[in-house]
Amino acid sequence: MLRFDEFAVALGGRTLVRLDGTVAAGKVLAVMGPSGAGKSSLLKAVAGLIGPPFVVSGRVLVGEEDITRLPVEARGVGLMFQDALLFPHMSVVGNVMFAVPRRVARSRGARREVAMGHLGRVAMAHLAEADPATLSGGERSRVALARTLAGAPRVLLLDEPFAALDQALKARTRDIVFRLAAEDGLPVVMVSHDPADAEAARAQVVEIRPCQEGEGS
Ligand SMILES: Nc1ncnc2c1ncn2[C@@H]1O[C@H](COP(=O)(O)OP(=O)(O)OP(=O)(O)O)[C@@H](O)[C@H]1O
Repeated sequence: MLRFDEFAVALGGRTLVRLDGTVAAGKVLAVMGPSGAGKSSLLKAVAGLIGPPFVVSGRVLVGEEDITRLPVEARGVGLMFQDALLFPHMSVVGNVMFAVPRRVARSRGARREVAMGHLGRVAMAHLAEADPATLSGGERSRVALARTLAGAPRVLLLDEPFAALDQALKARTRDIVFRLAAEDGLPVVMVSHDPADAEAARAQVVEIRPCQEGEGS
């Protein structure tokens, strides 16, 4: 379970986002709101990827553990963006192997086996040796998902990961993402502009609105 306890992100003395509540294992919290409201900043704050000029307060807990001030690599947070950001100089399986933590598999052979398992889950094992540059958008997204899950996250954060895909591909890709997140018992926080994404995930929705000057703390 993921829990927000008066978790807030402020910029220039103004609160951009403030969040309280829980996201259960396998469930999705959809964060919606206008451009510039602070949705991406919220995800980055959970992942530990922002510093000044942003100020983070309150707590984020995964299970009973307060991760708010842990280093990025100790948080167990998997993050997926609109751009799959695959490493161009590695094969598909190389990209996924790179994410497998040493505590999960030490030898190269063992990491490859774990990576192939994740590629199988996203129906991409047959393209394990492919060059990422030759993949379609949907395939790239599935490899990005395999790579994220290979990192053995405890929480999944999605920053408009389906926005670049056409409607049919979008529906298929997001179904895989939500199914695997549920299988792995991962709480998901998803930033999206598309209400259909939230509907498909049967998500709890939180609307973020830009703070006015003088509002917040
Ligand atoms: N590095 C930075 N330094 C200062 N301000 C920033 C920085 N990055 C973002 N901002 C500002 O923080 C605010 C929130 O940005 P953020 O990207 O979180 O919004 P968003 O809701 O995700 O927008 P979008 O839907 O367009 O992606 C915006 O006003 C933006 O201009």
